[in-house]
Amino acid sequence: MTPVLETTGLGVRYGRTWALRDCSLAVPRGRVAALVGPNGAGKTTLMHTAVGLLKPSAGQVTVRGEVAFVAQDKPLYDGFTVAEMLTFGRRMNPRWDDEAARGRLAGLGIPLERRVGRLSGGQQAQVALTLALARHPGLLVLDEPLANLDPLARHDVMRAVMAEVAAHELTVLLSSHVVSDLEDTCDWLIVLNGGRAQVSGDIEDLLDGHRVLTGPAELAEGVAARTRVVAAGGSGRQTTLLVRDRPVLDPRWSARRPGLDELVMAYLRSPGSAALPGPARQGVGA
Ligand SMILES: Nc1ncnc2c1ncn2[C@@H]1O[C@H](COP(=O)(O)OP(=O)(O)OP(=O)(O)O)[C@@H](O)[C@H]1O
Repeated sequence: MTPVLETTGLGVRYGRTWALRDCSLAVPRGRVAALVGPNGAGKTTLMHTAVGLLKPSAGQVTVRGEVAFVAQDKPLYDGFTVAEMLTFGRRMNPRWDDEAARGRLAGLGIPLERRVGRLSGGQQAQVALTLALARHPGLLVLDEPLANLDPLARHDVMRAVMAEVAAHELTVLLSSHVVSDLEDTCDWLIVLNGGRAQVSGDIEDLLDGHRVLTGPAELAEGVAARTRVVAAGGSGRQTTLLVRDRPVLDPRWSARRPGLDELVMAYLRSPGSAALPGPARQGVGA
């Protein structure tokens, strides 16, 4: 399927610092993609480049359709009322869906006459999301939409995003540091590390395609010779390996499917490993 967001060999630099380098990834239509990675990995830079706020220094970024962006520091004007923000949105966007926006805000109990600066953090996040959704974008880009929100507000924001994905043909890219927030809602995973895409793929396929092996340390070398080890851990006589594929093993090993958090952590600990589509990129350095 044609991706809604695609980068090929994308490089972005600030002065002499490359924030993204040779970054290639794709998000297919209708997917909710989690963008994860450590501080400084290039997540915000990737999002800013996808929405046109930054220009590539190398390579390409392609977005098919309209894009709406909710920034980390929500660009809401504190002195404006919610109603004024709606008026502003309507004037600026020909595809604006005022009825849907007002319906959402009413459903959330957010008063239109309230100044934005007087709303709670969770309400401000919901207003920013409402303004983005009212434009009926093809791609919605959310930079840490759940930061600073309490668990209930986090749940509400994710539920709102999922409802929109179900109702319209929406593709979402959202960044977060909390992988457990993403487990129930995202179906695509992008791991950025040091400005490069380390993982890009369907979450179920990725989890199915990896195994956590536990077994005697002296057998670890033999496994490593036959399969691609992403990360190794454990202590003393027991070794734990996160491997790609589902190797046929000595019965002294136990094998299970990894959790999303485990998979992400294994790749982040092992920057030389990669799980990317395309034969040339599979298992780089693993
Ligand atoms: N305006 C800027 N000028 C110079 N360097 C920058 C600028 N913005 C970001 N960088 C650098 O680019 C790299 C990527 O930063 P970016 O903000 O994209 O990472 P991030 O993954 O979003 O991080 P975080 O999780 O901390 O928000 C970092 O090394 C950062 O120091």
